[in-house]
Amino acid sequence: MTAIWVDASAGASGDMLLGALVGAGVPLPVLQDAIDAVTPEPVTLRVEEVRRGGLAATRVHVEGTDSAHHRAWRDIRPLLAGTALRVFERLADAEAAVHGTTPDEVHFHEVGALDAIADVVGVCAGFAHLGATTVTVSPVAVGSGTVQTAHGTLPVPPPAVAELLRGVPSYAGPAAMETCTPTGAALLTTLATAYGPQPAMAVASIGVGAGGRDPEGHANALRLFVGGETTSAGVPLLLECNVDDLDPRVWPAVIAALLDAGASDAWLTPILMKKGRPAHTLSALVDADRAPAVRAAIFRQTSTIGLREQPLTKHALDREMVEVQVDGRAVAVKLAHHDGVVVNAQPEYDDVARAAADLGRPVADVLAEATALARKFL
Ligand SMILES: O=C([S-])c1cc(C(=O)S)c[n+]([C@@H]2O[C@H](COP(=O)(O)O)[C@@H](O)[C@H]2O)c1
Ligand code: NI
Repeated sequence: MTAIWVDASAGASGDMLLGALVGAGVPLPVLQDAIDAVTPEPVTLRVEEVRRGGLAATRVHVEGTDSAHHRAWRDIRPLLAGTALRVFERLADAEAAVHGTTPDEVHFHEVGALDAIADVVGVCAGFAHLGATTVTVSPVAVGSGTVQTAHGTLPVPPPAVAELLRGVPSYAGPAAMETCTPTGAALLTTLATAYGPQPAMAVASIGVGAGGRDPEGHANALRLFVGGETTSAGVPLLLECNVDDLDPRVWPAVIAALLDAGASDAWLTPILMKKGRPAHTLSALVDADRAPAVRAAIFRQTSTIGLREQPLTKHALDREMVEVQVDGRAVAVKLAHHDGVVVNAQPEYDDVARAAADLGRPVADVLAEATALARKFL
């Protein structure tokens, strides 16, 4: 299972994506053959190793003469199929929306040029070659300021980009220039299966695709991480919600239900919520593979209608179970090792309580005796 993560923190364009694909190991003929199959006039890809903001990057030049720079969507549509067609459909829909017309009436300017068509077809062929099952795209940096186009001066993000990135995490930056083009936005939003930071994956290759300009202050390059999907099982998560309207007598049952569902710990913290309401934060620690069951238990057992989650880094000491005898009753003791040294020795409370009941002795006495015996392991 191949996973791709696109780092669009310096923006995205068709040629940046082409460069990143080549840099990540996609053979140039894969891209060139796909382009040759659709472009009405010859278009040649040329690869150059360049630097962007001090980073080594792959620049793909799309070269050829374009006798019909401005094309209508109805002229481009018959050339395309599959994912490339979907990318251009998104471009046509976005153009139609921002210019107040219909996709059929859309007349592309720069994005209808042969190099834009080649970008779209080449990038789609490259992604198909990698055969990724997931394509996660980072929040997209769109730049800021203005840009000169065939439409005249446009604000950044240009209207087509803003339209294409509706519902997608994006932000101004990293420089006062257009960093995400309509072609880049249409490609990212068609290919993405998810948006966010790099998912858990074993990265095998990284492609750094150069943009045309090399501005001061940031590396104008898009990074493509290609690797094997790894499961997130074992990643500890903290699940939390604030609740102000649950009968407090129910909380012990809630905590028990979360532990039953696989939480490694669950607890309540009293808080003062909005409107001065006394309430509780319910917290649960859980490994990612058990999280669906614990989430379900929270929603089933409490009145919350949402919860928040964060991945955690846990430092767990090695544990070992030993046994001590209190008046002939076995009490388990948990030893914790740090760097090979026992740093903690705790009798298991349930065993202590059972032994105390069996012996007819106060729990505190049995606990003190078991603790004294346990301390001999330190
Ligand atoms: O070609 C068209 S119709 C076009 C529309 C828009 C709008 O935002 S509307 C913007 N542009 C500009 O063209 C260049 C090239 O874009 P590519 O996607 O082909 O790289 C870019 O500066 C766009 O902002 C073109
Ligand atoms: Ni336009």
